[in-house]
Parts: sequence; C-alpha cells; structure tokens
Amino acid sequence: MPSDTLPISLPMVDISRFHGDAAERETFILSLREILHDYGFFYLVGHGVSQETTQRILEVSKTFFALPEKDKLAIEMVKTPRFRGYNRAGFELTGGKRDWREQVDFDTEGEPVALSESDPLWKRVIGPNQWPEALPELKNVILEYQAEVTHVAKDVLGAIAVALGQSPDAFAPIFDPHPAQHLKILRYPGKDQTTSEQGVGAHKDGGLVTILLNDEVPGLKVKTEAGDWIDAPPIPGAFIVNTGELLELVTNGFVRADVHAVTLPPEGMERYSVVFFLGAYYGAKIPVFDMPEHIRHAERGVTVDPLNPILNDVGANHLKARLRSHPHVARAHYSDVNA
Ligand SMILES: O=C(O)CCC(=O)C(=O)O
Ligand SMILES: [Fe+2]
Repeated sequence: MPSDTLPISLPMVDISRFHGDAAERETFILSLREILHDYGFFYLVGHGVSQETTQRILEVSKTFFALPEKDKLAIEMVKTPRFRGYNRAGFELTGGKRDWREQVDFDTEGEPVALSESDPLWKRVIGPNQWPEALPELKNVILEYQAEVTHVAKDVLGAIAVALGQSPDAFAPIFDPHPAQHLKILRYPGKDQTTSEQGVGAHKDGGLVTILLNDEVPGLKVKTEAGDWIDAPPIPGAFIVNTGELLELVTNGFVRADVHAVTLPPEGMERYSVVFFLGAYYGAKIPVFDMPEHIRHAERGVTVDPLNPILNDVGANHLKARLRSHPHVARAHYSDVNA
C-alpha cells in the first residue's frame, strides 16, 4: 500500500489467529506481512496475558514511584555499569535533550560476573538487577511479567519469521543462550512539572520487537514512512508492538524500525507505562535473512543515518544507545571507552 493512503490509526493484529487452522493462519500471515512492511507499529490482541497481570505490574510501578526519593535513589542506575536501576526525571537524554520521565530499568537477571580486560565491552551489562529494599514484592512481579512478555514477543517473532518466508524458529540462533530482556517501568509527570513537553524524544528502539503496556493516558505518537506523526492512544487489553533496529537489519529494511516519541500528559496528570524490548543475545551478530524473491523486492535496505548507524554486533548496538542515553553512567563506568 503506498504510504500516502495509509489510514491514520495503527492496525490491529490478533496473534491467536497464528495458532488457528491452516486457512486462518494463511490469511493472518498475508496480512501480517503487509502490516510489517507498511507500519512498524501495531496493536496486539489475542496474546493471552491476563488483565490481572497487566494491572498488577502497573500497580506495583505506581507504588514504587510513590516511595520517598531516598528509597528510589538506593537503586540509582549510576551505581553499576549494567544500565539497570532508577533514574530521576530529566536524567535520560534523547536527541541530546532531557526526557521528563522517571524510570527503573531491568534486564535478564544473572549472577555477578568477574570481568577481565580481554572481555568484550558488552559483558559489563550482564549480571544482577538492582531491587529496592523498600518494596520487596517488586522483584517477583517484574520477573514474572518479564517471563510472560518474553513468551509473547517470541510468539510474535515466530509469526514474523513465517510472514517473511522463514521457519518459525528462525530467530533461535540469535537467542542462544538467551535473548536480551530489557524492561522499563516508567512514570511521566504532567507538563506543569517540567520545563519541556518531551516525555521521551523521537527515537527508534534498539531490539527486535518492543511490547508496550500503557495505563489509560495517551501520549505516544509514531512517525509514518511519509513523515506524518500519528497518535497511538492505549486500547484496553491490547499491547502496542513496535519493531526495532535489529529487525530492520535482519530483514534488510523490509521491516522498518519506526521513530516514535511521547508527549507529556496535561497539567495535573501523570502517565505510567511498562516497556519490554526483546533483543538478541548481546554476544550475537545479526545475519540478514535470505528471503523469497517476492518479499525481497520490497526490501528498502537498512536506514543510513551517520548519527545513528545500526550495527550488526548486538552488544555494540545496545551500548551505543545506552551510553548516549545515560551520560552519567558512561562517565562513571565507561570513561575508558570512546563512545
Ligand atoms: O512510554 C511509552 O509509551 C513509550 C516509551 C518508549 O518508546 C521507550 O521507552 O522506548
Ligand atoms: Fe521506544
């Protein structure tokens, strides 16, 4: 579909149809292929995650952000090189400008690792998360949610693989031994609390797919291929899924990583979201899928942006974004690195 005829809202994908009978699966796959090519974003339903689960993570996030600042700062991100932990609003940069949102970042829970000088840089990001003593139940809620959305994201990627003429487990080699499971809980304050409207500035996500859960407050907007911004308000029961840089690489641009941003809620309001980025193992290199001719003719090639090159070395691509977003962590733990 030429982009000037695209409707102004995002399409809806019902992933349960991927598990239906052969005819249903076939129609689903054809429509998914079109959606993937024409949009990087869609609403996802039929994913099997209960409303109880989504309510629980939004509730525990609200409880965390309502803690006294000293309890939140006890797990401040700058305390470790792993880009996990709490950041006050205004501490993350996108496009060189402050993002007005407070957040906690998590990733795959791991054991502490002893690093040697010869280890690749990305190994600095693996190891344990930081958990708040003031809210012990956060750990279980986060780890359970992370496991559930990992399952959803892998299911979506299985469908994406089939839509691109691959076997459903085509992503398995780059998940070996495990995928990256970066998760953030976020609170955006109202416009009156800050000096700009930027909740998060225009950016692309770095992983394969992002599974986004919002409360009822809108704010997300997505840039289409034609350059127009469209609103992506939350729909109860649906996740918003968007494609990331690694998916653009693996499909040689058949799928684009779309630019998106969040505008702050109006005065007196606030907005919560939970964002999960499923990526490849940080030690993996991204291949380019060998796709059938009828798909290949619609490849666009990978976006060339000298300010933001997409790297096929997964760890390097991840660190590029993390060092740029979190200069205080870069100064504290990566001063030996030219970023
Ligand atoms: O909070 C949202 O709705 C989106 C956040 C986002 O795009 C991100 O953190 O990468
Ligand atoms: Fe994003």
